[in-house]
Amino acid sequence: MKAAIIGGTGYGSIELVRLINKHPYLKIGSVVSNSQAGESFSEIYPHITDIIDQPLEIFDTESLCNKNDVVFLATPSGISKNLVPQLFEKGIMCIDLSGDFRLRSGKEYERWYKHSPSHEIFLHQATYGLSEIYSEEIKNSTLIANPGCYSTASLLGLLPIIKTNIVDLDSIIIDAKSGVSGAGRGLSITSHFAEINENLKAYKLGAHQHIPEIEQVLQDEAGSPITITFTPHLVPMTRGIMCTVYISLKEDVTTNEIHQLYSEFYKNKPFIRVRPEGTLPATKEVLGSNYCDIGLHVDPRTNRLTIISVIDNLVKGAAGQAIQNVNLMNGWDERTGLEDVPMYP
Ligand SMILES: NC(=O)C1=CN([C@@H]2O[C@H](COP(=O)(O)OP(=O)(O)OC[C@H]3O[C@@H](n4cnc5c(N)ncnc54)[C@H](OP(=O)(O)O)[C@@H]3O)[C@@H](O)[C@H]2O)C=CC1
Ligand SMILES: CC(=O)N[C@@H](CCC(=O)OP(=O)(O)O)C(=O)O
Repeated sequence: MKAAIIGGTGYGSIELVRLINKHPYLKIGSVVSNSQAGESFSEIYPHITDIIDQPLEIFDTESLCNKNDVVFLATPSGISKNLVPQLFEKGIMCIDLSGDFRLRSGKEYERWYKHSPSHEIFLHQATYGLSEIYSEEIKNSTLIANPGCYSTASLLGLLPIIKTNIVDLDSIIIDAKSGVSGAGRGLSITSHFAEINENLKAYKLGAHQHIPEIEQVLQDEAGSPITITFTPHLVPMTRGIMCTVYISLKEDVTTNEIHQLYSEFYKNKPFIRVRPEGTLPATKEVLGSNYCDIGLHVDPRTNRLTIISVIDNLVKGAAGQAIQNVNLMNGWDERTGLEDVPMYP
């Protein structure tokens, strides 16, 4: 099966290339670039020399759909909402890595992303691609809204406990940290070496675009309105996300009981590793892999549960989960092409 990538020179794209290159059923058909069409991909990214030597292409719906079976849109928000309708009409599978189709409400999209929304038909056609939770819906979909990176780590950490009645749903606080590749390849003052090296910054307090995405899924799963406190931070590392989630318990439960609940919830989910009681995951332990590792701790003094959830933002947080979704859409084993051991140290 041939795959096209749009947003060719970005970090999401180059991670898709790495993963597709070793996937047994996928081959790279086209890599589309808005800014560098006609140029050699391996001249822009010399690490793929002699591996992928093809020119970057201009966007052309007709030729893209003739040559490919699936398209990954790895463009900034506000772009894919204009491209998906033309691609969808041709019957090609679309996986959007941006936020354009994640929120069901166009009004909410406009409020948080500051762009006009996609047509409602497409917002309703899109399936939210959190692979572990919505695998059945994903199998029957041809348009996937791949989740945001912070949303993936936060939701995988929270969903098992949200479905019980032992937590105070008004008490959720997510303290999130991301490596700089989460901001993409574009140059900016915030990701400038001298600004981020040996520094730690919080940003977008109460205004981050993943807040409505996380709340939408939590509400769907809990069946009642939920508002969260979410604080993202930029940390001086290249890859990795850690979400430290705090939630108050309404009953006396032990770490051991919570651990059993999570282990049961994720027992058939190969990419979720619930860490043994007493151990906590670190970002380096999932580096380059599609794993989400989860550590759990109940503090009996405060009766609060702390959940530590880590992913590689470019793999489980973007390209890896996108491929996991294509595997599901095609009836392949969801692990296909994604069984890398994390890179350590
Ligand atoms: N980085 C991450 O960890 C994650 C990213 N995402 C999302 O995935 C998407 C891609 O992210 P990422 O690869 O990191 O971002 P980058 O900024 O690295 O790459 C995006 C690419 O899109 C293309 N592009 C930029 N502006 C336009 C435009 N106006 N019109 C058309 N194409 C444009 C450019 O490639 P070219 O000029 O070659 O076309 C650019 O390199 C984003 O929506 C991001 O929010 C989601 C989860 C995690
Ligand atoms: C470190 C960093 O800047 N991260 C990005 C997350 C990128 C992402 O997933 O955002 P989308 O919702 O647009 O897909 C941010 O906080 O905006």
